[in-house]
Amino acid sequence: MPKVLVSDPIEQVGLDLLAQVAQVDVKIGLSEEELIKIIPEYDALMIRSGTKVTKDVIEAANQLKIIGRAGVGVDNVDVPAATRKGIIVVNSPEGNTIAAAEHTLAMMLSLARHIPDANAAVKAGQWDRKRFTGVEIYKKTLGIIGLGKIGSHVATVARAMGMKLLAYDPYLSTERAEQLGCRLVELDVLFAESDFITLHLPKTPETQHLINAKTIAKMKPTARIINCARGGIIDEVALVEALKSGRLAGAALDVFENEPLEADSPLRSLGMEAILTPHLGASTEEAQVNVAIDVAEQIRDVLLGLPARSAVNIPGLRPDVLEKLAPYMQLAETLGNLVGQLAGGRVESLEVRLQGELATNESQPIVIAALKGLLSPALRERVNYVNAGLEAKERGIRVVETRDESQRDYAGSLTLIAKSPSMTRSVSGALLSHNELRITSIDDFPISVAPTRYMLLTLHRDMPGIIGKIGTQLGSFNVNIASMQVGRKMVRGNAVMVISLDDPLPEGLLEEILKVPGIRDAYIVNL
Ligand SMILES: NC(=O)c1ccc[n+]([C@@H]2O[C@H](COP(=O)([O-])OP(=O)(O)OC[C@H]3O[C@@H](n4cnc5c(N)ncnc54)[C@H](O)[C@@H]3O)[C@@H](O)[C@H]2O)c1
Ligand SMILES: O=C(O)CC[C@@H](O)C(=O)O
Repeated sequence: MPKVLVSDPIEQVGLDLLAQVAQVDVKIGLSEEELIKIIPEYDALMIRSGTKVTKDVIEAANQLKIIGRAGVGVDNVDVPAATRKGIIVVNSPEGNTIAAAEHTLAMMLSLARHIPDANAAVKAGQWDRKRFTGVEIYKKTLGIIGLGKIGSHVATVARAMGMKLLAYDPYLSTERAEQLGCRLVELDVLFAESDFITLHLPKTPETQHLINAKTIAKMKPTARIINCARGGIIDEVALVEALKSGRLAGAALDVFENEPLEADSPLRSLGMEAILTPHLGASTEEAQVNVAIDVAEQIRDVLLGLPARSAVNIPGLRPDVLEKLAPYMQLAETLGNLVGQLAGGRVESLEVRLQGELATNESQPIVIAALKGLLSPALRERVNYVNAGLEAKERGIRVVETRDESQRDYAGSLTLIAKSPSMTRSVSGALLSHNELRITSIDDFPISVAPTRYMLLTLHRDMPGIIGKIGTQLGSFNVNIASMQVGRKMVRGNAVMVISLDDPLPEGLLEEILKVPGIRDAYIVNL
């Protein structure tokens, strides 16, 4: 019988499901060393947010087939390390959506009416009504940052309670926001006009400290902020300072830069302007049952040799189909990610052009992989091979598939054309021998570049000296160039330059590159 290790508290219903097909060992509170020691015995690992599945844990996991995260965020799992080892990582992208949205609404009302402090005062024997005079939320403006699953439910309920809704989400269509009764605005407008601001976006390098001293200065002093998304999106030092100085009226936090919150965190010394809960967003009986069943079923299926339905890293296809299509799916996902980053987010349509042998194959997995790649800068681990089509539809992205069976330079090739309100971007790619991925054109400029983790792309005028200038700038910031290529259609016309880098581009360098005469546009691409 296979063995499953459950290392965080999981609802019994999930454990019962697993016990039908496996020996289930529940061991809560293991240290990393303890986990590394016992993980080689196990075929599956089921966790919540408590267990950190590090690279070292994965390296030791020689039998492991699947890691199941009973929740959404897989930020406590080294997913690339798991993928490299062929370990499937699954999550439950929707099981706790309602729980997290309702916790947010409870936090907003608690902030408006000082419920936690009023309750504590009454229990301490006091009867002070004046101190706890609150504000109404009716007719107030709620600014929602991140209008995905949780943000959308918050919007629906808040609208029914009479709030005016603003939203900022660079990856969402205006149409979808309007359906939810939200006016899609730029961040500065949301900061300036909102009475309440609620965060429902992933934590990424781009969203780290999105709320900081500078952005807080753009908010009304009467504004209140709620974070039930991820710690680190708010700079806690700046927040404490703003609350203490009266620059901001209140904050309700469910998530923190370090969890558990340090015993001496200055947040703990704040008065009734701050409400703190210990990452309870998903802690309802219903959500815990949902996520336990969702993830236990997937672990059971994988142990029985069936595909998983919400795999974050490996698609749930029959092994024979997967073997044939996997390299093209990887190509489609990489090109989707690239074109999404170049098109700047608000993509309204994606054309998937299948050429050569690709045009004669089953196309659905390729289209889905392209959409997964396109949406991954916005949705990170929440988009998978199962929900990518639906997510794209809900975001108002129209997908058009075209086929051309004639072969040109490669056995099979793929072109993705993404249209946003302000631009159209196209990328093509193919597989070389040994299924090596190649980007073969960008905006119809021919190139032949292997996709790498860090890339810099420029659109520029083909003129003497320009390549040298960019190289010098990268050198002066100590960034090492791995390879460089220029694609052009005519001498001294427009051109594209693709530079693969060994290191991420440091802050400020892109602005410098954009100042170089002849550079029309430049992009940092992380694949
Ligand atoms: N407190 C909890 O217990 C709890 C429970 C569940 C989820 N969460 C967290 O809540 C957050 C939202 O979850 P969800 O299920 O709604 O995710 P989702 O993927 O459905 O929605 C996230 C939205 O954020 C948008 N987004 C991405 N980058 C952005 C940016 N830079 N600026 C503005 N918007 C951006 C995306 O386009 C997307 O619409 C996640 O961080 C998740 O980890 C917390
Ligand atoms: O397991 C939990 O309670 C955390 C849940 C939440 O943060 C998630 O990402 O799903």
